Amino acid sequence: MASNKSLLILPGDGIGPEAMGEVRRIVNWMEDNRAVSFDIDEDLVGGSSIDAHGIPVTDEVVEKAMNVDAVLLGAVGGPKWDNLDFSIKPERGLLRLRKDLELFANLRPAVCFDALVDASSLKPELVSGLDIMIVRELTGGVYFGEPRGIEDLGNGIRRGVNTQVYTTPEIQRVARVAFELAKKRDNRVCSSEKANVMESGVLWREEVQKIHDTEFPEVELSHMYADAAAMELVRKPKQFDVIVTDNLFGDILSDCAAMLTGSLGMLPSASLGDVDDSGRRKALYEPVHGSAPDISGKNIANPIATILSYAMALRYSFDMGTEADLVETAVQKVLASGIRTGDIMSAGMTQVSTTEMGNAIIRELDKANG
Ligand SMILES: NC(=O)C1=CN([C@@H]2O[C@H](COP(=O)(O)OP(=O)(O)OC[C@H]3O[C@@H](n4cnc5c(N)ncnc54)[C@H](O)[C@@H]3O)[C@@H](O)[C@H]2O)C=CC1
Ligand SMILES: CC(C)CC(=O)C(=O)O
Ligand SMILES: [Mg+2]
Repeated sequence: MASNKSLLILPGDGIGPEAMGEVRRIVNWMEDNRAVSFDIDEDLVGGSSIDAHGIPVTDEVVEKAMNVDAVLLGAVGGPKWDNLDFSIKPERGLLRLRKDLELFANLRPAVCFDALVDASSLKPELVSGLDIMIVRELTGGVYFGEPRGIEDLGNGIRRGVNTQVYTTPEIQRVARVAFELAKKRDNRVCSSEKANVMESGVLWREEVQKIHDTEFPEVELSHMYADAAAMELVRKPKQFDVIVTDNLFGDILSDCAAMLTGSLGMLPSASLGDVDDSGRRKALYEPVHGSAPDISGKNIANPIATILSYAMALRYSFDMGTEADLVETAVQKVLASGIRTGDIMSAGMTQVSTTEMGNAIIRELDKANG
């Protein structure tokens, strides 16, 4: 069927291609059963691109990513490429995509499915009903700031340097995304930084407060130091609705939030740019987890984070809320039926492989579709 909706799939490394294989099957299911058709292209990123081209992402792939409606990415990295120069490590491929596409807002929803309350590392009453949205700034901060590098100071002494840097527009635009999201949720934003010790944190706090006071006074705003936020996430996570924070703290706080939901294998994400004049918004969808070299090649990884990232693409890039709901409900039903990959396994449940988890989700989609 002809379609003008385009999707670039970049499976990447390690468990990325394994989880993405299950997404491909759901994409095919959508085409066969819901007439949801995309022009799909697939290419290399990360270590797989280094092996083929010597660099973690080619200009051609960046160009393709710029011109599609959405990119779906698996994960990058692995021990094979760990000792390469920083400029060509697999992770640089992903960082370049985020930067060149200006995907400044990374939405990382941490939702605890009812069936997984017992899989969380916290007590059931602390995570039951948990629904947090972490909005992580994604194109600034210490992952991109200059100067950076490792210098030789002589006498066997070296110095490693990275620079945390934010401008006011960078803070303001991600703050707006957080406030807009909060308005559709529980109307609360907690902004997190280290304003007690970092000037960039002071600027962050002032600018978020300014955007609140001038544009979103109806949203409840609080500020919390990032170390305290990490502590509060494991002490009383349900106090949070939307958390907005910088690139580094968002990376750390979202891995922490992932465990509240049962596993890093459960958390999807959407990385969004600004809406352009034609109403289009560049977007990349990827799980929060990495390439998990310790379990890759064994068909045991949990594909749900990648599958839910595809559901986010349906919702945010293609305005297909009904289809996104179908996927999310299928995942919920599979979990409720006791089917588990190893990372979310608990007593009395049925442990399955990556492929079997995909099969189970497709069976639920079939049932829902009549
Ligand atoms: N967005 C990306 O592509 C990311 C890439 N990485 C890269 O991935 C590589 C490994 O990094 P790690 O720190 O080990 O983080 P990781 O997220 O790959 O793995 C951390 C732990 O969680 C488990 N895990 C992760 N995803 C899982 C899933 N879907 N199912 C079951 N278990 C899962 C792994 O087995 C491992 O024990 C590194 O090269 C790192 O730079 C790390 C984070 C994000
Ligand atoms: C570039 C990535 C490997 C950094 C990361 O851990 C993440 O974005 O979650
Ligand atoms: Mg991370």
